[in-house]
Amino acid sequence: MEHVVEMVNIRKEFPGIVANDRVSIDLRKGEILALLGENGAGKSTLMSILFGLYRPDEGFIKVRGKEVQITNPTQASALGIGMVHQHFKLVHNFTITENIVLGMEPRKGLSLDLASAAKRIRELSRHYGLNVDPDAIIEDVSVGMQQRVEILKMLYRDAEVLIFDEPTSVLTPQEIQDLMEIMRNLIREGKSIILITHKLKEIKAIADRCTVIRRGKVIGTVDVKSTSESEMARMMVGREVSFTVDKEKREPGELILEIEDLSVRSGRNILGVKNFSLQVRAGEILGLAGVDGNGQTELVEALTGLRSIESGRILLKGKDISSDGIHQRIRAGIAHIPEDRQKRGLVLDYSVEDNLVLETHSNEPFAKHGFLQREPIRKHARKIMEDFDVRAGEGAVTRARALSGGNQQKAIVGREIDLDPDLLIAVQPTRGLDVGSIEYIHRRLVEQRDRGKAVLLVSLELDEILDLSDRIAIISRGELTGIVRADETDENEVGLMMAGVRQGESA
Ligand SMILES: Nc1ncnc2c1ncn2[C@@H]1O[C@H](COP(=O)(O)OP(=O)(O)OP(=O)(O)O)[C@@H](O)[C@H]1O
Repeated sequence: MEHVVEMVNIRKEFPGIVANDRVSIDLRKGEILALLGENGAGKSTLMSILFGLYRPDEGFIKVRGKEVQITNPTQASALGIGMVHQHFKLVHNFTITENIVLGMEPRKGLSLDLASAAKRIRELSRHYGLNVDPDAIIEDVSVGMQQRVEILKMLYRDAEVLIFDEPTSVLTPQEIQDLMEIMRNLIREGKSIILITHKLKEIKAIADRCTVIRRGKVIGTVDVKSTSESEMARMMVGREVSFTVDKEKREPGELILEIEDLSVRSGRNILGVKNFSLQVRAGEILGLAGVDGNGQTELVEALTGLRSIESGRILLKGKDISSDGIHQRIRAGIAHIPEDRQKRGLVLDYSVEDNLVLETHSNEPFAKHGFLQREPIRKHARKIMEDFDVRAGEGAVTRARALSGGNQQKAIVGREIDLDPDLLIAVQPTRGLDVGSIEYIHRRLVEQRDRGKAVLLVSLELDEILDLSDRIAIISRGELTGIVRADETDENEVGLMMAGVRQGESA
C-alpha cells in the first residue's frame, strides 16, 4: 500500500487549547479519506499544517515516504498538495484563466502565456469533467463553478493530493452530486483526496476510510463501507446521537408575522420576490424550502430591514413594520440567524463576549449611564457559551476570528435564541455544525415553538425542513408555489414545488 501523505504525532497548541494532540493520519494513493470531528475538534488546524499555513509544535510529515518540512503554501504546492478552502480565494473581476495562473511565474510574454494557459485549462476541464469556460469572469459564474475553478487551480499546479474543507456546505443538492462525480473522476486518475465534512451521508456515499477526531485526538480510523452512520456519529461525539426530532402536536396561536403581497428587488434590479404572501403563527415552525438563490435571501433581508421593499406590507403582531429600521425590528421582537456568519453574524475582531451583546450592549444591565458594564456582559457570555457549547481557547475574551467555523455558528445561534424573540428567523441555522450540535440546535428551535414563539426556518436542507417544520412554504423564482403541512407531504411533493410546479398542478 503506497502512502502519499503521513502525518505523525502532530501537536499544535493555541492560547488555552491543544488543537491537535499527537494526531497521526495517513492517506493512501487513490483513496478518499474523510476527516470527521466535532466543531473545534482540530480538523482545519491539521489541514492548515499539511498545507503549510501553520507549523506544528511537534511531529513530522512524510510525503511519498520522505520526511518533508512544509513552511508555506508554495512549498505544499511544490510537493503536490493543494487545498480548496471553505471561503474561496478568487479575484471577482478577473477571468477564470487569470485566477488560475495568478501567483505563478510567467514563463514567456504574458499574453502568450494566458492563451496557452487557457488551452491547458480547457484540456484539464474536459479530462476531469469540470465543464469550465476559461474566459468567463468569476463574478458571473455560480458558487459551484467557482469551486471548480479552485479545483482547476490545484490541477493546473499538478497537485496529487487534494484537500477539500467542507466543500458541500455552499452547494445546492445538484451541485453536490456533480462534485461527487468530479471527485470520483479525480480518484480514477490516481489523485488522492482528504475530505473534511460533517455530513455522514456524504462520507458514506464517497469516502473509502474515515478518521475520527475528538477534542484534538484521533479516536480511530474506520473502513466506511462496513461502518454505519450512527457508529461514526457515536465515535465522533462520544455518545448516542438522535437523527430525528421529537415534536409533540401543537395548535398554533395568534398571528405573529403577516407578509402581504410582498415584492422585493434583487441586486440585479429585477424582482427577487414577487407578490409573496405568508403567515406565521405563534407556536409554529414554518419552514421555507427552495433551491438556493430563489428569493430566500431577498425575502429575509426585507423582513429584517436590511433591504427595502418594492410593494406590499409586512406586519408583526398586527403592526405594519414595512418601513421600520433594523434596530426597531429587533426591539419589536424579531431575531435573525443570518445566512453569512462572517459578514453579518459576527464582528470577527471583537471578542466573543462583545459579539454576544452586539444588539443589546446599550441595554441594562450591559450598559449604565452610557458605560459598558464588563461583569454582566461576561456573565451573560459565559452562560450562552455553556448552554450552546461554544468552545473557545481563551473563553469569553477570545476573538471571534479564532473560533472554529462551527463554534462561530453556535455563538450566533445562542445569541439570537437568547433574545427570546416573538419571531425567530433562522437561516441555515445548522450550516457547518456537527451532528451533536445539530441535534441540540434543533431541540432549541422546537423549544421556542413549544413556548409559543414563531419560527421561520429557511434552509437548503430538505431533511431539516421536513423534520422540524409544522408547515412548509415553498419558494421558486421568488414566488410562492405552495404551502403544505409537514406531516402530510414528502420529499417528492416539496421537490416538485421547489422546481416551480405549483401546488395542485401536475408536473
Ligand atoms: N488561529 C487560531 N488562534 C487561536 N485558536 C485557534 C486558531 N485556529 C483554531 N483555533 C482553535 O483550535 C481549535 C480547533 O479549531 P479547528 O478550526 O481546527 O476545528 P475544526 O475541527 O476545523 O472545527 P469546525 O468543524 O467547527 O470547523 C478550536 O478550539 C479553535 O478555537
